[in-house]
Amino acid sequence: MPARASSRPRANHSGIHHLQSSAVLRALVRSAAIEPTDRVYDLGAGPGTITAALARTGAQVVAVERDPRFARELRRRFDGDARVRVVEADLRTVAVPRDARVVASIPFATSSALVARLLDPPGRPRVGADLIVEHGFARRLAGRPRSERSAWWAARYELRVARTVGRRAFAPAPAVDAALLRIRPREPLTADAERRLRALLRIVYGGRHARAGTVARRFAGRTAGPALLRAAGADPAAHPLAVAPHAWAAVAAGPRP
Ligand SMILES: C[S@@+](CC[C@H](N)C(=O)[O-])C[C@H]1O[C@@H](n2cnc3c(N)ncnc32)[C@H](O)[C@@H]1O
Repeated sequence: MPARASSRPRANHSGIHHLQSSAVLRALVRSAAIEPTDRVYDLGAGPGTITAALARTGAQVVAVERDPRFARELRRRFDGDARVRVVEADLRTVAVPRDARVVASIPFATSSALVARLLDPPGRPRVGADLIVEHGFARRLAGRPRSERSAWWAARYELRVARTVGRRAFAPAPAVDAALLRIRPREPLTADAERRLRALLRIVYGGRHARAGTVARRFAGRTAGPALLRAAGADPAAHPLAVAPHAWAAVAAGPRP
């Protein structure tokens, strides 16, 4: 949406790029598949373009915005709309319940902090998030993890680039393209399995073993370890770093009863 209110913060280096493409907005809301019973967080809501589209689904929407001028504009725009609550807060610290959806076009500079906040906590995974983020960031996250931490995220969540969002979808256009990053929970693990997964990933990313099967045997037994890897589509002879994190989650979970 192009800037209109004179009190609105101007484009600057803090990453204020408003989504102006209605096709991308529709794709974002469709990807999220919001139900009227959902509670949805729009983080970095700006003038409320995404908030309004989410509210039209009938869901309860929490619009989080740190800038007081945008927060004021949001309160004005959604005054009397019982579906929308405006929270003036920092998206890096505001509480986002696990059973709430997150659907947002976020400032690129906050991407790492936000994703870490959403995906780090152990226990029941959150219900899902659909985020417009910098394209390179989305690709790195959806690709093969390069660290123990990103492997932990990928083991517990499906991370997928749903579509590229060209820079011209925003006003003003950012320097680089963006992407719609789709985050969905995988099957939850027990607390014990999560602890094993943490220990297992520490070993994998510590780089001490040359074969995945060696690590799997250590955690799930001589026969079951490699069998669990194979059942998850991984080769026990492969290098441990070549094994997809969800296959390590299967090893940590152990044989199904
Ligand atoms: C990239 S713009 C997107 C605005 C809106 N989502 C849209 O697509 O039109 C980012 C918005 O996040 C806000 N913002 C920046 N840093 C923030 C933070 N740490 N917490 C909450 N909001 C923030 C900015 O004020 C701006 O309104």
